Amino acid sequence: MKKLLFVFNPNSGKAQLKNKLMQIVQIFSEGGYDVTVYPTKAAMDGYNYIIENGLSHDVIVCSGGDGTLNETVGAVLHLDERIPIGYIPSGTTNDFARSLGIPKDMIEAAKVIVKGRTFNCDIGMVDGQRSFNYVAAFGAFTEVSYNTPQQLKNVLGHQAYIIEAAKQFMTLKPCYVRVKSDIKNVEGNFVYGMVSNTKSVGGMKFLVGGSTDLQDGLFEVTLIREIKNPMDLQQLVNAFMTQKFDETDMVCSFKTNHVEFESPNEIAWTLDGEFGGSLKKTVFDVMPKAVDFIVRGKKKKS
Ligand SMILES: Nc1ncnc2c1ncn2[C@@H]1O[C@H](COP(=O)(O)OP(=O)(O)OP(=O)(O)O)[C@@H](O)[C@H]1O
Repeated sequence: MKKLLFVFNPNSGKAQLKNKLMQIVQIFSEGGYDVTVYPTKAAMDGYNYIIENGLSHDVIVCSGGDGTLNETVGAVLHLDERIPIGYIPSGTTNDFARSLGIPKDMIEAAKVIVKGRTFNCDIGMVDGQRSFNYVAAFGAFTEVSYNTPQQLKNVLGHQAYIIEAAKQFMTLKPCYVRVKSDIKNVEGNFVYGMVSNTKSVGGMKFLVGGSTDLQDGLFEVTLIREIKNPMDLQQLVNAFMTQKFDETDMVCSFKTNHVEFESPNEIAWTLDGEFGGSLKKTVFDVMPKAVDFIVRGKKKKS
């Protein structure tokens, strides 16, 4: 019988998984899997459990927010087998699940794991040590700042929502950063910077300029310069609205598979939304098609 390991964070999001757990396990069982269920007890518990017990499973499924998915991918990368990863999102924003086309509905997401196909996805690596699935960012852009404009979106409409979000960048403290890559070298005071492989961040699609291909071996680098006056803010809003990042000095955006950030002061990074350490120098590399996520679509006949 095929073996499925199901690791979940019982505290993630609004803890809705509890009401659906039985049904999800049943879907896996009816899909022909022998299921092992492991609720995580603390940060890194899921990571350690998968490292110790993940081998020889046909599928490793996790449920939780971006942090739980980050731990799961990090652990699977350390296993000697390439085991497909299923994901049932239960966090607050679930940007990456949306980028992968994984359903928001937990039951539907479980069905995808049983019936879906694998998708070879690029994964980011920080200083050759820690992986991230879809975004490494600096600039104290907290969940509150992410979510406030998100809630306002429906009330205000797209344009006003972008203006609100752009205003949030004015509240951030700029830091001086030197950014080096094969494609571009830039330096200056930036309020926000990110290395990403996603179609949205914090629910915001406009933050990621241009098209994103999750398996092209390249991540998007997006840097937002310090906003010194209302004209700068206007330029930033225009860039977000038109998505023409090339036409403004306020945003610097390019694709690369390797980029280095250096600053005289420590930069606090978040990796997939969780604190990732404060560093003066950070190197990001893309690991092309490093993991297999199970996504919507028909399985190939073997
Ligand atoms: N039982 C637990 N108690 C406390 N923390 C946990 C537990 N299980 C996992 N964690 C840690 O909590 C962090 C956040 O969890 P997770 O990303 O699953 O949910 P979330 O914060 O609700 O989601 P999101 O950030 O997408 O809103 C993870 O990095 C994980 O290591």
